[in-house]
Amino acid sequence: MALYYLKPSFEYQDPAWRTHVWKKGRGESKGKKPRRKFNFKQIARAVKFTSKLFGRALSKRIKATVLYATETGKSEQYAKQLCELLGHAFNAQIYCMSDYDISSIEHEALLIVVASTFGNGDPPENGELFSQDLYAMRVQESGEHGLQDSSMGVTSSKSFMKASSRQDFMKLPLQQVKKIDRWDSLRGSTSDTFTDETFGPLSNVRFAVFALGSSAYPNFCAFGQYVDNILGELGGERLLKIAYGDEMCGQEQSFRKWAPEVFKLACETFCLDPDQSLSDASLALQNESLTVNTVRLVPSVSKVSLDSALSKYHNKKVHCCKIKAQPHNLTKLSEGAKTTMLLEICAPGLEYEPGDHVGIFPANRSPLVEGLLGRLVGVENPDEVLQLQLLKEKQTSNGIFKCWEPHDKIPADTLRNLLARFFDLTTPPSRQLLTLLAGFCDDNADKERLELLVTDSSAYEDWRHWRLPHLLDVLEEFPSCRPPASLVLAHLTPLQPRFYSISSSPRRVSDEIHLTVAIVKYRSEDGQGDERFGVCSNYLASLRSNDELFMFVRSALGFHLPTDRSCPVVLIGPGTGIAPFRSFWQEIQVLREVDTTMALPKVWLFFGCRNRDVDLYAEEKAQLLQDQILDRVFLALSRESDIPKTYVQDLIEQEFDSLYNLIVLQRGHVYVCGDVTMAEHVYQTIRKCIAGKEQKSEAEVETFLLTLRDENRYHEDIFGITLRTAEIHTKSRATARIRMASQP
Ligand SMILES: Cc1cc2nc3c(=O)[nH]c(=O)nc-3n(C[C@H](O)[C@H](O)[C@H](O)COP(=O)(O)O)c2cc1C
Repeated sequence: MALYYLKPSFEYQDPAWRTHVWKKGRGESKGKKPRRKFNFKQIARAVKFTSKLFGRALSKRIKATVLYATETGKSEQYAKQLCELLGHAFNAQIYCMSDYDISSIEHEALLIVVASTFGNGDPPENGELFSQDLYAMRVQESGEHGLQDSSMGVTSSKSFMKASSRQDFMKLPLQQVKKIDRWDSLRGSTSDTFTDETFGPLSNVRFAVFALGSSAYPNFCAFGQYVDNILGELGGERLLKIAYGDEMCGQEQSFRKWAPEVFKLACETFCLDPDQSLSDASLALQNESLTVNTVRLVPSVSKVSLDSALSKYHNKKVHCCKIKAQPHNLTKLSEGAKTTMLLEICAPGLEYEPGDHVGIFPANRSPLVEGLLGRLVGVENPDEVLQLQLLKEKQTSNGIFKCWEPHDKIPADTLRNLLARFFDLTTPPSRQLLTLLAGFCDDNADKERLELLVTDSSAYEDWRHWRLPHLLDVLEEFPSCRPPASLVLAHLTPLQPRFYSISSSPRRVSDEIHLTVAIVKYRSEDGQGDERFGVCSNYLASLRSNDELFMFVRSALGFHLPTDRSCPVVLIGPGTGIAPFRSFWQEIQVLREVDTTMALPKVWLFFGCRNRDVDLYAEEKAQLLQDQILDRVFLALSRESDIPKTYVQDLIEQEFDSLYNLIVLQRGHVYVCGDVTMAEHVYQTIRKCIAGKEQKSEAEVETFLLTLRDENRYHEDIFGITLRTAEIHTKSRATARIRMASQP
């Protein structure tokens, strides 16, 4: 029997053949009008008509576009939640910036952007193109309308972003931050350059931006800030002032506060009533649909290879390579105490250029995985292949139906492999995950303490930053908590690839990739607590000859050697910042071997480390000096007992007369690789030295350095700041807290 509903309906209804109670004497007309009978054609026509009406009703909804750019997945996660929320009143669509057609932007009604910042104030890779497109629109607009520009004559989106972020308000003391009220900032840039009356190509677009970043970095949320500014300058109407999600303090909390606000304002602006059911928008952001009744793990037979599973999970082509030999100790420290190693990987067929990166898919440490297997319930055999399934509501023109569907990304695999390879088990659990855990505590005291962490954001942040607890730690801290494996998996975030600069040239070591890896170990609680292990570096350290390694190459276009081989090159990279420079000098060695008459570039290398025991590639560098591949090598030692503390920027200052000649007069290239704090010190030192040398104002030198970036002569490759960097961490936490507290 076919069952048709002749009107659009959102109600869930049991199938009629199960619940319908037939009236007695059915079929007897008892003098009433005979019931109308429909033939199949009529019913089919009615169904078609109804679904058309339904489709039209949806299409009449105002379109809302959510754009995200992400490197490690957080922005994507937030953008998806936002899209779901907006879907209660709008025709909401979500795009990664790299998939978005910029020519549609003028036709948007509501545009919401969620984007993080990477490198040293740069967009994530998948936001790069959008950033350039927006900048091109801006240049065209300022050309057409003769708008006055404060960006100091810079000519690329990259330097424009740097210019605005260097002047941005995060640098001002908090009291001086101009509070932007919705009504005085509806249109235009938040800087003073453009007036509020600017009407541009986006004058029909309402927008809002949520910028993710970390206040441990000097260019805090620079990309989100840049997008917000340009959308305003192009005439877009700001629904709400830009919101910041600071990884150092309350990122998730800020998002949960901001998203319902944006939703409410958007509904008001477009005179819409959100769904009746959505009385509290913030509820829609809870992962409430994930419960023991809607998530399950079931046996499966369809296991695929790990490289295919990782490729699907991360939306990237992942290659399976092999380790050539056990990692070499690059220091003079004993094998057990070694801190940095050289890893040689057989990678036939993987193409790359010196300066490029590889993304490595690590595995979680086995004590962590085994510990969790002992604590999660609901799975008897951790080596049985299982599939995570979700009970989904399907909206069809016939109403809503529920059915179990495999998770769209998480592959079928054993629980042991899923925990080891696919989930981030070491980042301190989010408050959402703690909410879940609180529901599975047998002991009330455990439950109450967990609930306190969930509800009191400063207690949570203090606990998270002090203890740096991973998931197993939390379960050990709350011993009565025994959550089901299925639900925990559904809440965990993906284990992301870790990026390393390649330390070899493909022309020197064909079919191989070499990496210089620092082994990360640190202790929580200001160095007094439990030992913590960096996921990827310790995994790499444990690999032996012939072991498999899953990876992909990421091009670093902005960090390649100059095409003009005669340009001088200044390399600045303390610690593992030296990694890409080994690929450069190998490349120059090959050039020399191929053509002995070829004029090679002057190469100066500034390296820094604590003491001579950890002077990486010391012998190799000495040989390169002898062979005149490197012209000068400088060593800055910061903890050697017989000499004063010296950092690379100190040596740059000492040598600046000659460096000025290389960089400015001979139009050389500067390459800086390492952590962001060092990169900032180097930048400021060069700026100060040029100002002194040329007697120029700060603004003029800033313009000169931005021009160096535009000409692709100042290159940076920046590592992330991790929670282990205690000093940065404590300082940034303090500022982040003040900023949080000062927000309304
Ligand atoms: C290598 C690296 C560089 C970063 N650079 C910046 C930066 O310049 N400014 C900033 O505010 N945040 C910076 N961050 C922090 C990220 O923006 C932050 O972790 C964010 O939550 C990531 O969001 P996503 O997962 O959507 O990419 C950096 C993080 C890493 C790992």
